[in-house]
Amino acid sequence: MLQTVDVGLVVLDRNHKIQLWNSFMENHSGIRTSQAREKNLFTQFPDLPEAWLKQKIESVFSLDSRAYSTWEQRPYLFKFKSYRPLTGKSEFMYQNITIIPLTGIDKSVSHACILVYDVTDIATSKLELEQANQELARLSRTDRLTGLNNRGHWEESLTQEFRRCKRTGEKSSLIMFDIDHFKKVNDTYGHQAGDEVIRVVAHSLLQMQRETDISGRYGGEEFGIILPDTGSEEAFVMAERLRQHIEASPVTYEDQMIAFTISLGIREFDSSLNDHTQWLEHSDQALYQSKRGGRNQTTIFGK
Ligand SMILES: Nc1nc2c(ncn2[C@@H]2O[C@H](COP(=O)(O)OP(=O)(O)OP(=O)(O)O)[C@@H](O)[C@H]2O)c(=O)[nH]1
Repeated sequence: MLQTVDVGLVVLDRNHKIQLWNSFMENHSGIRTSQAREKNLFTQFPDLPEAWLKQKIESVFSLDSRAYSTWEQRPYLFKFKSYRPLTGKSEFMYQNITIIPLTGIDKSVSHACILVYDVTDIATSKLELEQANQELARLSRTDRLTGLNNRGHWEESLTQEFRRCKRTGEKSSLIMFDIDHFKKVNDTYGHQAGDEVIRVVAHSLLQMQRETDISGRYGGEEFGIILPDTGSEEAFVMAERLRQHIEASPVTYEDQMIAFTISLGIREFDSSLNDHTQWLEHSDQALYQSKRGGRNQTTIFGK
């Protein structure tokens, strides 16, 4: 039974010499029982984590109690290939390990038995599930059309930035901007063309922002950029660079050139702001001042 069970069994004596090596171990390692018997485990398998395993085995001998290791702590002990015909998603066999004490007639621990469980199926499905969950979480934060942060997630970042600035008193600016006469773009070139314009704006934004800036699609054709450690004058430079770039880069959609502009508003954080909503409102007010002033321009709140 020990030979045929679908679990690896390795019995070691006090000196780590192999006393039992079952067929599971034979099949997966390619080392026959006759080759393994009486050999030192660590000589036979130089890749084993020797210090770690010796400590585990020692605790089994000295405490007369079991020791465990799960695939999450250490994916495998023996590097065996995975032969899972169905999943085939892992190159190696994930293993859970249990080491149990074996007592002799005098009741003292004479041997330690390493049990090797193949948990490749469980491990790969759990890892796949985690990946799927991560992907879902990413999707729930992302705007479908542009790949930018969506409004919910972006506003959460703005709330956090507001709290951070309140606490530390550090500089930070918020830019809100909106595509000018966007309704006309849709009416003249169609909704698909409008979507393409929104995508191109998002792309330009991602190219021009700093790595630490956080941009999001706030509404249909309205966007927001959080610029940590940035005062309003520096934010103005960034805003103008973006505005000029967009003005100079018409979008080509189905052989039609669509020229368009954006209007921007900036509000630098200051401690008189009550909450992130007021920060947003002030940026919006600056943005609408840009609209009233003739569009295709940037306004700093209060200037
Ligand atoms: N193609 C497309 N259009 C959108 C999307 N979201 C909102 N819109 C359109 O954007 C337009 C916004 O128009 P308005 O808010 O009147 O503003 P505007 O025409 O840009 O004019 P100003 O902002 O005053 O310069 C509306 O026609 C919306 O239907 C979208 O995801 N795709």
